[in-house]
Amino acid sequence: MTVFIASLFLPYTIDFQLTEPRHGQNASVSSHANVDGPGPIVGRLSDTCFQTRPLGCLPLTPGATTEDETVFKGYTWRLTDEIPIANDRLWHGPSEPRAIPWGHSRRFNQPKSKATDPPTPSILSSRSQIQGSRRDLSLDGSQDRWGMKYHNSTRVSLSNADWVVKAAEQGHGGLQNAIHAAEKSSLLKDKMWVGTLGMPTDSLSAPTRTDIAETLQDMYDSLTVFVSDNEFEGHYTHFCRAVLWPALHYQMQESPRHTEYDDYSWIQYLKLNLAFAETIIKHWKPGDRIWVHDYHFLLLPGLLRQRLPQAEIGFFLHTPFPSSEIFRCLTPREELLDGLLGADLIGFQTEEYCNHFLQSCSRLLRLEVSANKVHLKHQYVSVVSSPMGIDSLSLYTLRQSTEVKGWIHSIGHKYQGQYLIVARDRLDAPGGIKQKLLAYELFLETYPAWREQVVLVQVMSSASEIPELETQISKIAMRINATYSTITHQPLVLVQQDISHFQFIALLSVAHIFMATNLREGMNLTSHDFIHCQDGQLSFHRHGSLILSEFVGSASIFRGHKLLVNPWDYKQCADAIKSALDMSPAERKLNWNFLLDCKSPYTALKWHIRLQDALTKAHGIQQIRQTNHLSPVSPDDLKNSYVAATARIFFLEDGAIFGPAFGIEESLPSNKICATIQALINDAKNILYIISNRSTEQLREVLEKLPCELGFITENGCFLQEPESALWIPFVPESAMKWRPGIKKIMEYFLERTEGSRIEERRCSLTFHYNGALDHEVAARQASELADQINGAHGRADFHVVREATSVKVEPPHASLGNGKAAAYVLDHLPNNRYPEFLFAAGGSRSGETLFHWANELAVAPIASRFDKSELGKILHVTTVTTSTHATEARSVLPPGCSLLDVLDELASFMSNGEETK
Ligand SMILES: O=P(O)(O)OC[C@H]1O[C@H](O[C@H]2O[C@H](CO)[C@@H](O)[C@H](O)[C@H]2O)[C@H](O)[C@@H](O)[C@@H]1O
Repeated sequence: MTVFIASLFLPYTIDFQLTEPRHGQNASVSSHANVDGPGPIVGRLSDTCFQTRPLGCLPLTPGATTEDETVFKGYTWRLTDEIPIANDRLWHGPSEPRAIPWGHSRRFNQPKSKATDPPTPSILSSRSQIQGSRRDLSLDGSQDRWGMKYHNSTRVSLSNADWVVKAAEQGHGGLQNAIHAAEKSSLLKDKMWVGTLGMPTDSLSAPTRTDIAETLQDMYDSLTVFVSDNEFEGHYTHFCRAVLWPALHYQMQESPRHTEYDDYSWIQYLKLNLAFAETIIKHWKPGDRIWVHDYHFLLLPGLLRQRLPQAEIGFFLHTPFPSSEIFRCLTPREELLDGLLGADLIGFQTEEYCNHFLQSCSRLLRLEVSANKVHLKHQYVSVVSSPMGIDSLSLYTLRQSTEVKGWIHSIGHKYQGQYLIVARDRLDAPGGIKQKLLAYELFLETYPAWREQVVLVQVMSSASEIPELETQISKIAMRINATYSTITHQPLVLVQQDISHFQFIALLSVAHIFMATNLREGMNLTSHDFIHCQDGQLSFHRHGSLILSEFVGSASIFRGHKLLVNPWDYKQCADAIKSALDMSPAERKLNWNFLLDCKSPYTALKWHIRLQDALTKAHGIQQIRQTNHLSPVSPDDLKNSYVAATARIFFLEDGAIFGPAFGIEESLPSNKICATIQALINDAKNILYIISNRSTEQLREVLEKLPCELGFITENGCFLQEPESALWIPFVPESAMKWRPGIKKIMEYFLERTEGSRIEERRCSLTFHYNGALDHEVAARQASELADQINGAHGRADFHVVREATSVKVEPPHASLGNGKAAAYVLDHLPNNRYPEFLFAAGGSRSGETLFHWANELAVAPIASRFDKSELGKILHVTTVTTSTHATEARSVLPPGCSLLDVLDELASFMSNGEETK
């Protein structure tokens, strides 16, 4: 079985050998590249389409006053700083962030992008304008928009260039570490990365592309997806980074490039997703598994599902999934959700993101959702929270390297006697650098005694152009250094370029405080790296403090941590710095141990294992649950186990046995049904429960005709009435219904404004029905608005909203409800000598699913501990049968041409001694 791992950037890229060969280069593969051979178009491109790797120093911090910061070196400073290719056991790449502007590598010789500016909106433009908008990335002919310098002398001919495969600068470090950890542990044997090269490829000739693709496929388990530079820029720069990324991080904004109506970037997003789908479909074989990673591919699961209906598809979102209030602002919101729902399993970093996603499906697609699934017409999509972690073993090995030790020595030496606060973030709004600097400024202002003892080293990497933010940050940095520097001390070092992984790990090792105060972030694995780097094994300093934003995924792992902060609350952040500095070694050690304990269940490997298992289960269930895959109940098997059993129990859903109209339109059970039920009950070995969504009162009215030896479970498992008892046992305490008055008010508001609607009140639920509405369309819109308001209501965790065709129902959350729970109680309270060997559960409504789930589990672990030893070993024959066609956990359907009544009638005809009564 091959596991395809779709991630926008492959872990590998290509470095063209256009300059003198570099010493120490760990070239794994070298090939004679056939780049843009002679020809009319190629000739035009040949001297402008490559830029060579520039070498540069880091720009100094605005307002820098000391030489201290020159200890940091840019990413390209030393060749030994290069990230090695993950082909040995010692590999550990940067967890994050790796924000490198696409097409602007600082270390590799790669083609320049040939992408044109976004096409001018077609409604306003002519073709000539579009042609005229071709962008020249070299702004003044010698400098691009990221300030990368290249001179005419470095523009080289593209023919005869060799290339080598290198570890990529971009991409998912955390994911790559996890995959590597799984391979090391032999948990992943046959994988195939699917991704782009992370560089513009328009300039490459077809033979060069083929060469590269073949090399990567044969030697690096990688399928290369080639898309045009325009498509890539549209997808990544203009849609992913400018629209999706901000929205997912609660920064809903208009793309700066979308100054007029145009959906070109959305089209490019779709095209790139299609290109990935095509590549995977071409290589997929039955039994293979597909994992799709991150927000770059929200459409990919759906595109794959259309063509590979039986494929095992998992999706993991590494970023946050925002509140549905934010998500609903995205224009293609339905398409994005639909695309995701092509997966069998969707994984998120935290429970909160799962809930936001489920709410979005409920509100925007009007789908029924439950705690961990979305119900589609013929299937379920499972939703799990599985926090990502790091591979601490390879991090440990990396920390032993001479490079890291060397950097620990130089940085430690430079900052000796000072307290080092370290931070590394993307230079974008969610990164929160601006807010952090303001908090730091407030700290210096409020606590003067610390001014000359503390240095904040803020590393910032940038993948996109955000000049206003950059200017603001520079201004604040300048102000801090101008106000608080002395001749010998500079309180802020702004490293305005990413530094090598070795340097950064060294920084984490010598830091006293690590500040991860992002405004939003999917997880933040750097804080996990920091905890390990503070074990004191390599530097004298240990048990440093972590100041962590409450808005990053990691905060859900470190719940209860003393230094969780709201990054917008500058005073709280300033005080957190002070508290961290004031802490005694014993306190710091206590906190550090707490953090280490909290994170130990969340390693890269465990993340991998959890998701693999969850996908196996979700896909397996998916296959079983599709009713067209279910086999009909075998009358012979059923009869044999029925006859052999000394005690039997039946759970029958009212709609399945009495018909869907039962209890609604005065439709009472027919005499035939009553006779069959009576016949079953007459057999002393049988116990029967009727399960209903209706209220106890409604049932009482219509069931007068039925024998009193029946038991009842009503209101979706809220109440139980044992046979021959008048008592109703409640399963949901009054205290769990506190939401009721508030929700009722909201419903009444909509009732007044929706003609023909009504509210149905039951003990455990409130339902707003609009099947009788005069204007159905208006009523449906009102119902959506109602569901929105209820979902946004206070105490959301206390109730569950179910959207159905013409109703909105609010009930206690599924965890505290369900027919399965009541049925389990029944079984647990049976007299010892009646433990059943035959259990028959039949139903067709969604709420019947918890009963099937419970009964199927029982078939695996049948005997509860409270039963006599003599009961142990009895085989429980469980039959779960559905009468509907929706996706189900039932294991069988009715035999063709048979109704449930026919099946029960047949059983009732056997007397306890196994003889037929008729
Ligand atoms: O910048 P992109 O290429 O668009 O990719 C986004 C980031 O992806 C990775 O970070 C995400 O996954 C991490 C691990 O699950 C998670 O901790 C983080 O919060 C997510 O944003 C990658 O590590 C970053 O370098 C990328 O920028």
